[in-house]
Amino acid sequence: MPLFSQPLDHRPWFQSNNFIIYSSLAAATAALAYRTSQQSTSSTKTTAADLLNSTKRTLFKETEEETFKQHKPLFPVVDVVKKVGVNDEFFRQLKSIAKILFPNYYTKEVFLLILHSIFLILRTYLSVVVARIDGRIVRDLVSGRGKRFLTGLMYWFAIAIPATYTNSMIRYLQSKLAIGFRTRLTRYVHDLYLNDDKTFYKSINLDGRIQGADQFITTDIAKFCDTLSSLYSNLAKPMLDMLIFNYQLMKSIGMAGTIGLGLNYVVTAKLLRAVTPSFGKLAAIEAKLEGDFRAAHTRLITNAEEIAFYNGGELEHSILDKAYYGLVKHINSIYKIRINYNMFEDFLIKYAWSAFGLVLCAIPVFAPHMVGDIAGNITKETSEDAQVGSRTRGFITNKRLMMSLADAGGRMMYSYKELAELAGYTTRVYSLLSVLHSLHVNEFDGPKEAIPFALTNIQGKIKLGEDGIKFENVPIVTPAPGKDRQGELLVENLNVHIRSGEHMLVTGPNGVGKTAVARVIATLWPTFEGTLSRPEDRNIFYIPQRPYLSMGSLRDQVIYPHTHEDMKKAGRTDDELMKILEVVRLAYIPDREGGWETKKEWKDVFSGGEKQRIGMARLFYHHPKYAVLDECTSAVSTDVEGLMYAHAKDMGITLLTISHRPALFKYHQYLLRLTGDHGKWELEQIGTQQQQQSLDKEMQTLEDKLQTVEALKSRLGEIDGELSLKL
Ligand SMILES: Nc1ncnc2c1ncn2[C@@H]1O[C@H](COP(=O)(O)OP(=O)(O)OP(=O)(O)O)[C@@H](O)[C@H]1O
Repeated sequence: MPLFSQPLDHRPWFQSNNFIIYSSLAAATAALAYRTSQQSTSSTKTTAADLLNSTKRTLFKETEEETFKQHKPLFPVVDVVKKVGVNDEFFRQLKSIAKILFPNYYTKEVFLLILHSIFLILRTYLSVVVARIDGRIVRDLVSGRGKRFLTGLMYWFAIAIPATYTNSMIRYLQSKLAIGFRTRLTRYVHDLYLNDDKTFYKSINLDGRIQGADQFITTDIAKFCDTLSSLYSNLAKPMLDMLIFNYQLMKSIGMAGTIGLGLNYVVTAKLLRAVTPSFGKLAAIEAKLEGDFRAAHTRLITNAEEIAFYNGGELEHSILDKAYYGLVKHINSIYKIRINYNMFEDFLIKYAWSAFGLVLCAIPVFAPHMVGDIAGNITKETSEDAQVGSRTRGFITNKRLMMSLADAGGRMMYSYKELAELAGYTTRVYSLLSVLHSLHVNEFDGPKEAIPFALTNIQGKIKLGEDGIKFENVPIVTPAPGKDRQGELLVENLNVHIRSGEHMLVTGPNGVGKTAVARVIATLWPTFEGTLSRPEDRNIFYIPQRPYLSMGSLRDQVIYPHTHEDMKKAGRTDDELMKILEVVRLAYIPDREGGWETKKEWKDVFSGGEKQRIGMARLFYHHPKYAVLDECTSAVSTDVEGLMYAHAKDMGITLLTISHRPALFKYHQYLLRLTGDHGKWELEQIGTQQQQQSLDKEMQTLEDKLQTVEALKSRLGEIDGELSLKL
């Protein structure tokens, strides 16, 4: 007997098996929801910093290096843009990403997925029950059986409770799954992006394959996760629905009807596939344009003051407008493409399918010999009223099943569009992961042949742990990202040894490669040839040309990149910090700003000179063995600059200073002069005749300036005299 024509289970719903299933599911999901709410309430009581620390501990457990090694072969870099679409490459990429989303069977996401699937099955089952109750109610209404009609209504309301619970749980679990995926992916990407080998720097400066990593990490990953989890319910449920409803219908409309339905799906899928535009590629382009627009805004925020000084608002306005209109033009073209596609899709799924469905529903009525049981049921009824009632019930049940089927089929077909969009986001996420993986192991984009100074041909050696900085035949070369590019030689084979206590000054014209030397020491730029020996990271500290002020409190500015926690662990105190600020002549800052805990946008608070003094304060706080100071006191007055250099030397820090200021010569023993003449360089001991000449030259310049002051003073006196005469 077909399921939908069986008499209903007359036990109250709460005594049925459904109730037991529901109770356990409700308990499991309630536990899940309780845990989530507990987490969120406890977090509201803590401070943001506590939250940051606790998040680090719980959510952000670092990905093991071994995991990256295992995953590397899964993420070869491919020319993704050419291959966007629902194809083998898409499924391969999705499979690779799935290794990150589901690292093993015992994760929360697997549990969520199972729970989600159970609710999806339940919803399908409930739809069948609803179809049966609906059929019964209408039959009783048509036959005028009031008591049965009321009983039917009672069941209708009873089923509404689990049905609504199921629906809201499906939505809840779908969102939980999406955020779970996002957390896993974001954590993985952060671990790959911000690690000891500074992949974030490489991806921005040594590689051009990822443009605007921020957009990839903040938006594209989120869209990918949302689409993936919604696609699961949009595909899994209708597939299940179709299986169950087809089975139900087969019993009522017979084999011929079912074959007809099956053929209908195949034809529809083929037609839709043939007319579907490449939504994946369009979605990938849209994501890129969104990224460009966002990057233009970020640049404006970062450089607001400089732009305002230059009165550059108008130009920036046009740049932003251009980025926006580029995006909108693309989105509009997608909308236009969608008009025809949606018309075709709607015609096929809503109208053609409904007509076909009505024909199938008519089979048991007009051609009962083509179906088995249901026709038997109808003909066995004796009175005409009963026959009408039975037909009505059969029709309503079939129609509802057919409608659910059409809905399920429609959703599956609509999902194809979503699948195509998912292919676009998958491409973006995959390309981010594959490029980061390749940069993590220093595989750069570049020419295949072994061309000198190409990023694919790095031959130099780096020895860490030396007491000193030693260049042996190391050329300083600009990195040149790109398939057929090689770097430009700035400094020819450098042979220099800076021993502990032997301070060195690097000088030379603008753009000659002074900072480039610091970049090579810091391993930001590759050592293309020769050998570089240097201390471990913890023994060497860099202060760059542009001062960087981090997010956080005043204390965080001085101790960067330490956290307050690190500082306490190291047994350091605020009193010590105060003494450091006295050395750099910034002792007035904590009082003026309201204490160490004050949080501000510090880059807008400090003056240029103050920012640089904070940089020196960091050096004194960290007290490394070696320091590379890159024009980091250019905005500080010479007297305070001198004090800071003397203090650094007293602390036993060996200095490698990059500067144009002859006033700094006296704090160093060696002078490395980069001449800019085909990469030539000279090393000399400070105190030589040449250096003396350089100092004499500076003295001469100062004396010349002083003479101008005298002339200006006498002119001022003259003007004063003239003015007093007139008055
Ligand atoms: N990421 C990069 N990629 C390619 N070339 C670069 C990059 N960064 C800097 N350069 C180039 O390398 C050269 C050396 O730059 P560097 O910053 O070392 O100059 P510098 O000697 O410190 O100059 P200044 O005295 O003006 O600070 C310059 O011509 C610069 O344009």
